[in-house]
Amino acid sequence: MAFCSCNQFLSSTYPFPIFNKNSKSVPKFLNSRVPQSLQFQAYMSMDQCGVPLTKIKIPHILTVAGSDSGAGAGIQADIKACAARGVYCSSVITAVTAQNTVGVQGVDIVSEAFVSQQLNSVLSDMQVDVVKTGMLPSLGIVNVLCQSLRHFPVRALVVDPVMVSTSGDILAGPSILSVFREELLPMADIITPNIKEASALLGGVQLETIADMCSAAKQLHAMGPRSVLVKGGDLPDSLDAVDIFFDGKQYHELRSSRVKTHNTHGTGCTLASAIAAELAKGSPMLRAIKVAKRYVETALEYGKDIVIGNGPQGPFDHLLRLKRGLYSSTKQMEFNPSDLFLYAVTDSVMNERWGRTMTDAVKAAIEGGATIIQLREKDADTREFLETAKACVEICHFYGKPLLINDRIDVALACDADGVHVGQSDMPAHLVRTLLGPEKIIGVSCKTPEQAKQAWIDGADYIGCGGVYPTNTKANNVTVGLEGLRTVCLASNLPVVAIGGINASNARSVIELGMPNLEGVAVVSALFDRENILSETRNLHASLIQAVSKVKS
Ligand SMILES: Nc1ncnc2c1ncn2[C@@H]1O[C@H](COP(=O)(O)OP(=O)(O)O)[C@@H](O)[C@H]1O
Ligand SMILES: Cc1ncc(COP(=O)(O)O)c(N)n1
Ligand SMILES: [Mg+2]
Repeated sequence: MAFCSCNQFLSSTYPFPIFNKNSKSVPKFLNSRVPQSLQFQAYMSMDQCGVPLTKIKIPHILTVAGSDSGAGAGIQADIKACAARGVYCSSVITAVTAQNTVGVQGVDIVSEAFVSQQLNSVLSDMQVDVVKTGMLPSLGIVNVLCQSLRHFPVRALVVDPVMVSTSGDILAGPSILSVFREELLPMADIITPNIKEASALLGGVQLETIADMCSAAKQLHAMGPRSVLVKGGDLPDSLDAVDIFFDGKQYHELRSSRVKTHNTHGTGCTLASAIAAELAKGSPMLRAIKVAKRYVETALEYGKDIVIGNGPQGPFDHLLRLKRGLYSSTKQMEFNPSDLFLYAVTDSVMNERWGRTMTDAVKAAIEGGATIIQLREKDADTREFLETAKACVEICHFYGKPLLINDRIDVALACDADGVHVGQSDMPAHLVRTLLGPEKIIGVSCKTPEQAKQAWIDGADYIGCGGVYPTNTKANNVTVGLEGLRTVCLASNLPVVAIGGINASNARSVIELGMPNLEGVAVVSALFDRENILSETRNLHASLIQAVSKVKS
């Protein structure tokens, strides 16, 4: 590998340098006795704190807008929409509004000098890709924004010409219209007026039909923006939500079903931010608008019946998460290592052999003393598995026991299980953690100390180690034996559950290993390939209790 000089390195990564050229901290840890090339290797691979330096450029939106204290629209909606669409969002605040679901009770405009200072802070330093504007309440603010954009050009400018809130309150008066038309609109890649705003920009023409929207889009385009989206959320008598996009040559009618809800406060801000987000990711304009519109529709549908505030226009749920947990009988279980004590892993083939349903088997295991359940389905079709999983989540939560899903992250998410258990050939645990979030329980099968260390680094909660004894439940499974189990326990920062051929007669030898982080045993056949699950589980539970008390004494 060849190494480059500091300046070459900077220019090779431009426009996304990993450090600031002027940073005074750079030379601090450069050791003059180390050859130049190695200094740069060290410099490029980690910072002063030993944190690896990576060069990932994150798409970055700057929103220049007003704050909505109710957080349904304005800056707050923009930041949530950008978070939901996976881009970074910085914010320059132009006004602070006292606002709720009833309306706007007050507006405090930020001075143009301070808006200018905020713009300078962000644009001079933070590699903004796309600027999105919302409430621009004074002529002076529009002027300083235009100056900043000329001084710090960005890849795209999305102008949402916010003038009136959904509640009908004025957010920017007619005084800004001239500077809007003459200065800001010609710089925009797209402007996104709603019907009232399009009408105001055009001097008060009435817009009532789709044909009116097309004609308005064309006239607005003549004012200089590269493209125009006239939004029809408020189009009278329209069963669908219809927007008109005009790119200077062609009209596109973008139609989606109209979500029946009062929770539409902030749809305009959200749409414009989502368009900016897609542009920053590299989408062409029409595609960006289509994705953004579908995102708004999905978020409206998801949040259509949430209740926040008593006014006529509620906020919706940008992150599509507020309702999670409402459908399960109890909330997400907190993981406790002692849950691993008697870990029951189901098997539907065994259930069929003994003529019982999965839910009956799970219920019997819990009543017999199982402390956690893992649903393991190798062959069932997904829909059937999901239905079974949902029913088992209900049962487990009724008894206050966690339910994990083997391998299938999608099923775990869909049934809101407490977590998943993955093997070495399944999805890596760090990706599982990314998909499931910080609360869910993640277990990883490990046979070696290296795998155990990796599971810890990857953010797993526990390790399943085996096969301790030979077993028929898993084909071609290497038996690690008690010695292998001990090695993994010694190497692991995580609690461990032993698995593989364990039953009431040999469980004792496992527990008697006396490893402090060995929390319990996991069993399949010893419980589920038996006539009476309840009594088998009770027996195993009793053996475990006995073994533990012997180890302690
Ligand atoms: N009830 C709804 N169902 C689906 N989409 C909607 C609904 N209301 C508005 N939209 C869409 O949300 C976006 C914002 O439009 P609109 O509400 O007209 O803007 P504004 O919030 O600026 O008044 C548009 O794409 C519009 O079609
Ligand atoms: C601070 C602020 N900015 C913009 C809007 C527009 O809201 P909507 O998107 O519902 O038209 C608002 N109500 N408040
Ligand atoms: Mg609206």
